[in-house]
Amino acid sequence: MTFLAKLNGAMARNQSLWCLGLDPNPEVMPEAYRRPYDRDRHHLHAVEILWDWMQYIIDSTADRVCAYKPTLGFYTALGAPGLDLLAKTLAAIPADIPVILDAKHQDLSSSTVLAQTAFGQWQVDAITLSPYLGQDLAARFLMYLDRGVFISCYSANTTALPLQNYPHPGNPLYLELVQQCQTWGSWEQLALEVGSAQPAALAQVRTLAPERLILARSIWAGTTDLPVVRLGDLLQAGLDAQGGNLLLPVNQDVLATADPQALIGDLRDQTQDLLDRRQQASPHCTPWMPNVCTLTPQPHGDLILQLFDLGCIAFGDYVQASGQVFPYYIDLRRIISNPQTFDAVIDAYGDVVRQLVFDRIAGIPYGALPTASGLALKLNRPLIFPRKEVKAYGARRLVEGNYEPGETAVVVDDILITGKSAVEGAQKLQSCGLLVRDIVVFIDHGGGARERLAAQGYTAWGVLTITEINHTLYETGRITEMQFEALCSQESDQEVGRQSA
Ligand SMILES: O=c1ccn([C@@H]2O[C@H](COP(=O)(O)O)[C@@H](O)[C@H]2O)c(=O)[nH]1
Repeated sequence: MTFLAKLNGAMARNQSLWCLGLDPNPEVMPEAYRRPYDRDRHHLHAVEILWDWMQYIIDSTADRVCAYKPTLGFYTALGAPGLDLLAKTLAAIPADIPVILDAKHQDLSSSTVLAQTAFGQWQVDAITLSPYLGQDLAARFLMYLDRGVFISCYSANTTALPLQNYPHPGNPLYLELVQQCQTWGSWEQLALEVGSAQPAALAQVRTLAPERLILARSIWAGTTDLPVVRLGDLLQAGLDAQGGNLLLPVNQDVLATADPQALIGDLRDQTQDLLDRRQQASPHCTPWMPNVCTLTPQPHGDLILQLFDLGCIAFGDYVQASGQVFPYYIDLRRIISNPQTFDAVIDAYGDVVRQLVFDRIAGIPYGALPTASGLALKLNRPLIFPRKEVKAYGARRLVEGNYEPGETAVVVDDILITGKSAVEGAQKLQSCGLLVRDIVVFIDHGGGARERLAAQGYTAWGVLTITEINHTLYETGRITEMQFEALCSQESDQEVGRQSA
C-alpha cells in the first residue's frame, strides 16, 4: 500500500487531519515522568522512562490522529540508546497509521544508506528532507515508490524570513522552491512541509501546488490555543480543492498534558465540524467516511464498505451470463463516478500488479478499462486493450494501443465468475503475438474459475474474494443475516461442486 493510500485510510478511519510528533523531549515531559527521569538522567533507565512516556502517548492517541511524526534528532540526541528507543517507538505504532520520520535530512552522500535504513529497516512510510541539495537528494528516497517524501519549503523561524523572501517578498525564493519541487516527483510521493503560524504562506504554497499533500507546521507558534476562526483560516488556506491533502500538527505541548486523548479529540471534533460546514457550503464529491468500528479489521474493510455504500454490491437474484442465478450482483462500473473510491480501488489493484513482471497493462472493456487506465497512469506503465467488437472500418485493430509481438501483457478485469471474459480478452491479445501469463481481477467469485484458468496456462490474482466481502458486510451490519446466509450457502454449494468435479 502506498504512503498516501495509508494516510487517506487513517484520515477516513479516525476522521482526523491531525498528526502527532512523537518526540521524547525531556524538556516537555509531564511531571510524573520528569522526577524519575531527572534522577536517572545519565543512566540507561532514563531511556526506559522516555519509552514509557512514548508508549502512553501512542496508546492514548492512536484512534485520534492520522499520522505520527517522530523527530529523528530527539532520538539521536540520546546517543545509542536513543536509536533503540526509536525502534521500540516505531514498533508500538499500529500498522495502519503512517509514520513520517522527521529527519530534515540534507547530506547527499549518506542518503542512500539512510533511505535503506528508514524505509527498509525502520519501515517508516515517509521522511522529511531539507530542500537545498535539490532533486538529487530527493531522488534517493523517491526510488521507494510506495513511500513519501516531504520537502521542507518554508520555516516559521523569523530569522529565516530574509532568506525565504529573497530577493523580495513579491518574488520569494521559497515559492521558486515550491515550483521546482513540482518537477521532482509525482504528487502521490512528493509532499511539502510549510511551517507558518499565519495562513498566508500556506495559501501561497497551495496555489502553486494545488494537488500536493501539505504538512502544515508551527501553526501553534506563540500560542497554546487555536481559536476556531484561526483553524478555519488555516483549513481555507491549506486544503486542496476537494477539501483534503492537508495534515495539521498537534501542539507538542499536548505531550506534556495528563490527557492528550481528550485534547486531540477536541481538536479533531472542531476540525470535523469546520470540514462538514465547508462541505455543506460547496457540495462537491462527498468524502466517504466509515460509520462503524470493526473488531477484526479486514485490510480492505473500508473499501468494501465504500463499494457497498456506492451501490456497487447489490443483493437479490441475479442471472449471470452463464445462466446461473447468484444472490448478488457486483457493478464495479459505478466507481468511476466517485474519485475517492476509484482511487482506492486502483491502489488496491496496484498492490497486486506491482508484484508481477510484464510489459503492458491490458484492460478488458468495458468494465475494467477505466481502472486499467488509472492503474497504467499510477504505475507509469503502458496501456493496451483488446476491443470487444472489431470495427469494420478504419484501422480495424483487434488490440488498441502500441505494442510489439513477444511482449507480455498483464490482463486486468473487474470480476472473475467463469473467467470467460478474461480468457476471451487474453486470447485476442495472444492472437496478436502478445504473451499473457497473469490475469488480475478485483473480485474473485470463487467456484473454481482460478483452477480453470490455471488449466489454460493463466495465473489469476484477485484483490478480494466474495467471501471476504460477505463477512465484512455482515460484521458491520450492512447486510442482514438472511443475505449473509444466502451467500454462505452458495459458497458451500460451489465447494461441493468443486470437490465433485
Ligand atoms: O456480479 C457480476 C458478475 C459478472 N459481471 C461481468 O461479467 C464478467 C465476469 O464474468 P465471467 O463469467 O468471468 O466472464 C465481468 O467482466 C463483469 O463485466 C459483473 O459485472 N458483475
